[in-house]
Amino acid sequence: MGDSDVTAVELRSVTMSYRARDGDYTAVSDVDLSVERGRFVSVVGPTGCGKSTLLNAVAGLLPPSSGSVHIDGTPLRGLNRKAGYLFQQDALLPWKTVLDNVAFGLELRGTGKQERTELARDWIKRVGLAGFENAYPHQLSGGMRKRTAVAQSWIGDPPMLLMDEPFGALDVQTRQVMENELLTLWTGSEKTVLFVTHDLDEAISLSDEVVLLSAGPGSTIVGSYQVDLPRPRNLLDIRTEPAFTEIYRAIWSDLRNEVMKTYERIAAGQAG
Ligand SMILES: Nc1ncnc2c1ncn2[C@@H]1O[C@H](COP(=O)(O)OP(=O)(O)OP(=O)(O)O)[C@@H](O)[C@H]1O
Repeated sequence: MGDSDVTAVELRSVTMSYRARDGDYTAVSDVDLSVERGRFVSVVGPTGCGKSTLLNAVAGLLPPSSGSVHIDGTPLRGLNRKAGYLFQQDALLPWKTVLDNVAFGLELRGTGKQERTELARDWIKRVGLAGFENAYPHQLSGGMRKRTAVAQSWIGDPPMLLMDEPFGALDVQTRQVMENELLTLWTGSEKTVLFVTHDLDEAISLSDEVVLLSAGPGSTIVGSYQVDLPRPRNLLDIRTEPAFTEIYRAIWSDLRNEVMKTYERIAAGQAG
């Protein structure tokens, strides 16, 4: 098998700059990253280092200033249509019910009403919202909104999922329940996941691999760590296991350096 048979996402020397009033700001610089199909990979790094910027490059929302993004071996031009998205802010339409929100992506694609309604009902059940099909987003708790958003992003069966701090706004317990459910959905799905978080606990618990971005500006990848904790994982207990603590310590000693650099730059008024 050639590389393009197994590499779902490849970044080659990707640099991303923003136009700012006082000149260009290079958020990430010369990033090489390769994510094999079916892997769960998290990107961590200090605040403002460029995690979302990198994810936006993979989503095709922002073209690289230099370098290239390849999806399944093909250079990405425009939006990445192989990806589903889950962001911190959900994109539920307030005037549509849970059922219609979940079915909306299929509606845009032209799937017939009966088929999309059946699929949406099935997904609503899978994310634990049976009985709430006719509720509107404002009638839901934060966790329930997130479940709706999960159903929305999975219903189209995308081969890859791009997630940017998807559970960041939830309380700790709801968050752990949602993380567990995400892993249950992902297990056996063969989907590639690229997951951005500032939370190292969350990154390790979920992932096969954690990638560390350095402090900005001009962030680049300074470490890549395999997480070979056995699966299936029970996230409610995993954080107290010695193997988890060992991986956590190894990554944190490197992440800590980058966090300290960010603090120093913020204190010096150069970033933040
Ligand atoms: N549209 C923009 N114009 C100018 N600068 C931007 C723009 N978007 C992001 N930046 C800058 O690029 C850097 C990287 O931002 P990005 O949001 O990718 O970081 P992040 O690691 O996701 O941050 P956080 O962890 O705080 O969410 C930051 O310094 C940010 O201020």
